[in-house]
This record gives sequence, structure tokens and C-alpha cells, in this order.
Amino acid sequence: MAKRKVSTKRKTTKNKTSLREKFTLSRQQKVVLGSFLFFLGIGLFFAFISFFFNWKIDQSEISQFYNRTSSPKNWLSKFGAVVSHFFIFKGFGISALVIPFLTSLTGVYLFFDLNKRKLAGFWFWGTLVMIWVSVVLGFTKSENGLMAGIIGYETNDFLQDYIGFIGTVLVLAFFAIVYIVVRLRYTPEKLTASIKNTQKAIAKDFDETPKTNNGHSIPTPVPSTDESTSSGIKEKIDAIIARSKEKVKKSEEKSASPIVESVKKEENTNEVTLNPTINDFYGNPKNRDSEIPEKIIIKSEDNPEDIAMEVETTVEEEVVKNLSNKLVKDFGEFDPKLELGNYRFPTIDLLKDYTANAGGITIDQGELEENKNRIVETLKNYKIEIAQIKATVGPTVTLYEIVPEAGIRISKIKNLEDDIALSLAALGIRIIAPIPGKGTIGIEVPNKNATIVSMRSAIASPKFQNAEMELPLSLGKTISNETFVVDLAKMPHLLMAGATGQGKSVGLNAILTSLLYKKHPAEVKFVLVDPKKVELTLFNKIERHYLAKLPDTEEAIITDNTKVINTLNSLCIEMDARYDLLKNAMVRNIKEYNTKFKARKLNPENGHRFLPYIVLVVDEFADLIMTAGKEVETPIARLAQLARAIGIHLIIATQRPSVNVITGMIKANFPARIAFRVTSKIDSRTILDTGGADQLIGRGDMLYTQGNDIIRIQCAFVDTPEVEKITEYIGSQKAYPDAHLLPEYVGEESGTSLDIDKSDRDKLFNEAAEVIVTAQQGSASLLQRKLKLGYNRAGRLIDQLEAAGVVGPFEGSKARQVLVPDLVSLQQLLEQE
Ligand SMILES: Nc1ncnc2c1ncn2[C@@H]1O[C@H](COP(=O)(O)OP(=O)(O)OP(=O)(O)O)[C@@H](O)[C@H]1O
Repeated sequence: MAKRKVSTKRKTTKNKTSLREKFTLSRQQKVVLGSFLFFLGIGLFFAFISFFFNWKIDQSEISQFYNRTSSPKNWLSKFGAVVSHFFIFKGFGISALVIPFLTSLTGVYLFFDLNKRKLAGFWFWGTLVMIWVSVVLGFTKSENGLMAGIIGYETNDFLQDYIGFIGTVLVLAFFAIVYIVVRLRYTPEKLTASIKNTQKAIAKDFDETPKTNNGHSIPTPVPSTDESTSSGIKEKIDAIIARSKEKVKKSEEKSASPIVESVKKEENTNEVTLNPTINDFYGNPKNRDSEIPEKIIIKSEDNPEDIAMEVETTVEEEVVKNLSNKLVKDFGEFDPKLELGNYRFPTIDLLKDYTANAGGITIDQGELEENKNRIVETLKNYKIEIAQIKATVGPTVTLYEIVPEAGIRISKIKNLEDDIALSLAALGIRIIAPIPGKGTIGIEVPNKNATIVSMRSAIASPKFQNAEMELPLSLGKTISNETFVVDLAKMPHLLMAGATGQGKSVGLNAILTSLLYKKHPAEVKFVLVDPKKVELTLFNKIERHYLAKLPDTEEAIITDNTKVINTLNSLCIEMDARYDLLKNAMVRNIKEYNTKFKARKLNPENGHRFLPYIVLVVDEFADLIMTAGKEVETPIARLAQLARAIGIHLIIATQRPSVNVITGMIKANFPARIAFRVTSKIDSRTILDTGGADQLIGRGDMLYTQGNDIIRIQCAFVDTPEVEKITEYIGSQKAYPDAHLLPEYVGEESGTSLDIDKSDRDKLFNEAAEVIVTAQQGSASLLQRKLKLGYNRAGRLIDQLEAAGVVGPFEGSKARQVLVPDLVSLQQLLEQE
């Protein structure tokens, strides 16, 4: 119901808008129509004036309109005579002169494209005054209809017939008051105030007092009436009264200006309140570049000795708000996807459907019955009676939920886990006692025929498609056959471990595929570390769409462990830079920051930019730790601890879940963990802090935890040819010129040598120096943009400029300091070399 109302309302507004658009005049049309109306008004004015002198003679000519031989005396001939007769004689009498005035005024408004609202006000009040005057003149009952016009005369007659003479006078008086109060904005208080002002002006005029040291004048009392009896003084007073009256009138005319009104109000009340309409004023685009101080003068009425105080307030925030509103209105919200506006997301048919009966799982009734009987019998052997049993069939395992008879201790069942598994003679039995939040005991028994969960079904599921998450991952299906979707941004980092060949690489591919299906290249960037050199190589096809890399590297996918250290440190620089941006934008996280940036509230000239999420994937973490140790652990720990708010998320995978790889520090910062099958309970404990992963059946069977609960999931399966198809599909589309560049990080061993020979300087050295000095910003990216260079050349130029003393040394995420203040000094510096 409410919805329908809203939609009808929307429709009406839409219709209104389209109607308005239909009748909106172009600027030329306005100028032409404006000139026409202006001249028509002048013509009517002359016609009306001459009508007053010639109406008697022209009376007979009116009926002769089509007779060309007749010649009326009206200055506008036949047209003038007829129109004047219609508006003055038959209409409103002398007050019809308002019509030419309003017509010309309309012309002026159209010509200069002024505020239409004001014009409508003129017409409304003008028409009212015209009728009122004509009705008042109707009292004259003049025989000729010239003064009141027939409308005035007849209206008057009509009113007197029904409400009598006094009634008519009262009605007319009422309308007069309405006009004075509403139109002229006169209230009794204002009237008193203007009288007081007049008195004050008189007093001031008499005031010949000397100024005090601090510049304030000492007010003199108003002269007594006896003093003002002399004729000279009287004249003076008259002049002052006339002047102050004129002042009041002028300020009344200006009352459309909110500031004037506000000041006047303050004079009367001594209260400092900013007029609420002040915002409209600041909304004026002409004023938006500057902060406009609002000045209010307060002076006590009752105590004229009080020193006047100037209250000044600055409404800067509103200006900024209005500027961003205006920018959004003019250009729309900032769209980070615009650069690759035609980008098409990979289609679902690139993924293979592994199940014969599309997504469904086969339920073998015989197998279910057999397992149930074995569970009941086994438990009976240990004297555990069952009140109820229920089976939930999942893709690889079936969960048997048992409600034991009253009085049976749960710990007893838990202790019998191995015995029950032995009796059931099946691998991968996991006992959950009790199932959290349910109060039942769960026994997971693997299905004889496992069903593959295809990535296709995981991506196509409504749960993933409708996911309102920042970085949604469709990991697979739970034991109750529901698609499991989580937000990487909330995790905020993920640790994946499992013995070799249990589905880790497939899991990583499933994660990356999820993001490729949901996120535009502008929104997320991957940093891929693959020491095995084979697992993630397929993704180099999407380098210029989705990958991020260090500025001076060829390959985006990092396979060399020493380069990983630079990349991790570079990510730390990026993290610090992003925190600075967040701090300057006064927001708490990347989501709020990007929303503010899209709403054009952050100025790119102040370094603000749209921030894509960065996902760092390390395929073999153990290998890294073994070769680089602390050098890797420290930046990883920093990133893991701090990077959640600024949109850098880590996914680290390892096939060696030992304590020297998954250290306490790593565990503390990776609450979200995935365990594939491991060989020992100890390994399971290392990953999950509990057993269970050793009882998995492999091939993508995994346990997921995000702190508390442990969920068993069958990982979605995506094969290498499918990933290849997806990356080819994306890679064949228009891309960014380069991979997303991370901030430059200069490691200790790769520090630049600064004894660069003058003769080795780049041809563009002088030009580059000028660019840097003019912009007073020492960054390689500036050179890249201005001189259209590749990063390497721009980087070399910056080194040469440093050697020449034009820019300062490298300062991490900040631009280098420019040591030369202007072009003249630059010239001197280069000449002295
Ligand atoms: N989700 C899954 N569904 C079905 N089969 C799977 C799944 N995940 C993995 N497999 C099977 O297991 C095999 C090994 O998987 P994968 O290559 O991901 O293991 P891994 O843990 O990465 O091994 P390694 O550490 O040696 O690289 C796959 O080739 C596939 O046949």
C-alpha cells in the first residue's frame, strides 16, 4: 500500500518534471519573448494613456475594427483603442495601468533570466492591487466607467447589495491590511521600530559629540521638544525623517536578502541568531569559492550607552557541502568504473557444470538406512540409547543428528568418537557434541558417492548474487547443502592450511574467481605471491585489469622471495598513506572514505583518490618464512594488525601447518581460518586450535572458522581450464595502461647511487627539473604524467634530480622535498654546475 503510494508519488513527480522540461524555454526563446513582452508593455502603456484623452472620440471606432477607412485617435490606433477599451472601460478602470507595467516587467525577467518566483509574486500582488483599487474607485459611482472600470463598479455594487456599505468598507480595509502585512512585511513591531529608528536618527543628527580614544561615539540624549521649536531645527528634523523613511523603505525592498532581514531582526531583539535562509545565500555558486563571514551588529536599544559589538561567524563547512552538492548535481557522483566503462563481467557459462542433475545431490536411501542402523547399534553397544535421529545430506558428508535419551552425558559420546568411527568402518567421521545452539549430537559420515560442488553453482546461487558485501567469497556448500558466502572484508584476513593435494590451490582459485565475478577492476586489486611458480600464473593475463605490482618490476605475479619483502614493505607504505588519507577525510574506514570520495566531498588536488581494495595472496607461506623469516613476518604482522580499516586483506596459504610457520603472532591476527585435510591432530590444532581437520576426507572437504564456530564446507571446485577461460575473457577486454602501481619501496640493498655523471643525464633532464620546480612537488608520477614517460625513466630522472640537488632524498609515501624555490634559482643552479 505504502509502496504504491510512493510509486504514484514518484510517477507524478516524474510527469511534472517531463512537463516542465517540455515547456522550458531555451535562452534564445527567452530573450525573444522577453523583448516582445517588454515592448508590448510599453505599447499598452501609451495606448492606455492616450485612451484617457480620446476614449470619447474613439468610442464609435471600436465597432468599426474591420473597417480600414476609420482612423481612431488612440496613439496605437485600432489595436490601442480596442485593447484599452477592454482593459480600462470594461475592466479595471485607471488601475488597469498595472497591466502594461507587469507585461514589461515580465519581459525584463525573461530577457535577463531572473527569478521566476519573484515575478509570480509581482503578478499575484499586482492583480490584487488592481482589483482592490478598481473596487475602491467604484465608490465614486462615476457615470463614465473610466475610474473604476466595469469590473470595479459592478463588484462594488455586488458587495453593497449583499454586505452593505459598511461591510464593503470593512472587506476592503481587511485586504489593505493583508497587503501591508504580507506584501510590504509591515508588522506593528516593525512600525514601532522604524519610529524608534527615526528618533535615533534625529538624536544622531544632533549629536556633535567628539569621538573617544577607542573610536566609539558617546551618544547624546534626544533633544527635548522645547529645543526643537525653532524653525531651523524643525526643517532639519523634517529632512531627517524623510531620509530615514526612505532608508526603511529601501531596506524593505531588499528584504528578500536574508542577511538584511537578519540584521534588522537583531536590532530589535538583541539576540544573535543566524537566519536559517543564510544557507541559500551561500548556495549561490558565485560565492562558493570563498568563506563568507556573517557580520551582525548588536546594539542595545534600551541602553544606548552600550558599546556596539560585532559578531562574526564563518560558515565554511556549508560552502564545502554546497560545492560538493553542486559538483554531484553537475557531473553526478564520481564513478571509479568509468575508465573501463564498457568492462563486461565474466559470464557464468565460462564455468563448467559438474553435476549431471544441476546442483542437486543424489540421496541413496539404502545408504542412509544402513548408516542409521549402524550408528544406533554402535551407540547401543556403549549403552547409549537414542530418542531421535535425523539425517541431513550434504554434498560429501551426511550429518546424523542424534537426540540421546535423558540422562546420557554428552562427554561420554565425545569420548567414544574413535570407537564409533571404528564400528562404522568409515574414514572422515567427525563427531560434534553438542552441535552449537541445537543441543543435539552430530555425527558426520562421508557419503559413498561424493558430489562435486561446482564453482558454477556457487557463483549462480542467489546468496552470492544478492550478497551485499564488500568482498564476497563463495566458498562452497555447507553440510546442509547451502551455499556458503562470507565477506573477506569482515574476516579481515584468511589463513588457509592443509596437507598437500587436499584442495588448497583449488580453494584459492575459488576465492579469486568469486571476486572476479563480483568486483569491477577499479574496485579490487590483487597482489599475487606464488613461489611454486605454477599455481597462480594463469592470472597474469589480467595483470592490467586486476593486479598490482611494484613500480619497477616486469612481472606482476611475484615468484622471487626477495621481491616479496619489497612488496610487503611497499604495502605497508600504502597502508600508512591510506591511513593519512582517512585521517584527513575524517572517516574511519575505506568504505566511508570511498563513499565520501564518490560524493565529491574530497578534493583530488589534496591527494585524495578512489581507493581500491587490495587482496594479497601468498600461495606458499611456509616457503617464505623458511627463506626470509623475520623480514617477512614483521610486515605481514603489521599489515595483519592494521590493514583492515584501509582495505588491504591478506590470504596466506600453507601446506606445512607447523608452529614455526603458523606462529602465535600470525594466529593472533588471522581469526578466519580454513583447514583442509591434515595428517595429524597436532596439525589440526595448529590451524584451528582444535582437532577435526585430521578427520576430513580431502578433495576440498574443509573446516572454516571465524573465531567461534567451526563449519564443515565442501569447497567449490574450479578447474584450471575454467580459470584460464575466465582470465582470457577478462584479459581480452580493454585494460588500464599498466598494472596498479604500489608505492615505490627502496630496500637496503637496492638503494640508488647518487654519483650520477652529468653526461649520463637524460635528455629530458632540464624539462623534468622545470616541471618539478614549477609544481613544487618531487614525485616520479608527476613526471610520468607531464612528460608522458614510463615509470622507470621517470624514476631515473628523479634520481638524477636528487643528485643535482633539485629534490631531496626519498621519504617513503610522501613526495620528495623540492629544494629549489623557483625557475630563476634553478637556472642559476644548473649554470653553476
Ligand atoms: N573442491 C574440490 N572438489 C573436488 N575435488 C577437489 C576439490 N579440491 C581439490 N580437489 C581435487 O584434489 C586435487 C588436488 O587439489 P589442489 O591442487 O588444490 O591441492 P593442493 O592442496 O593445492 O595441493 P598442493 O599443495 O600440492 O598444491 C585436485 O586436482 C582435485 O582433483
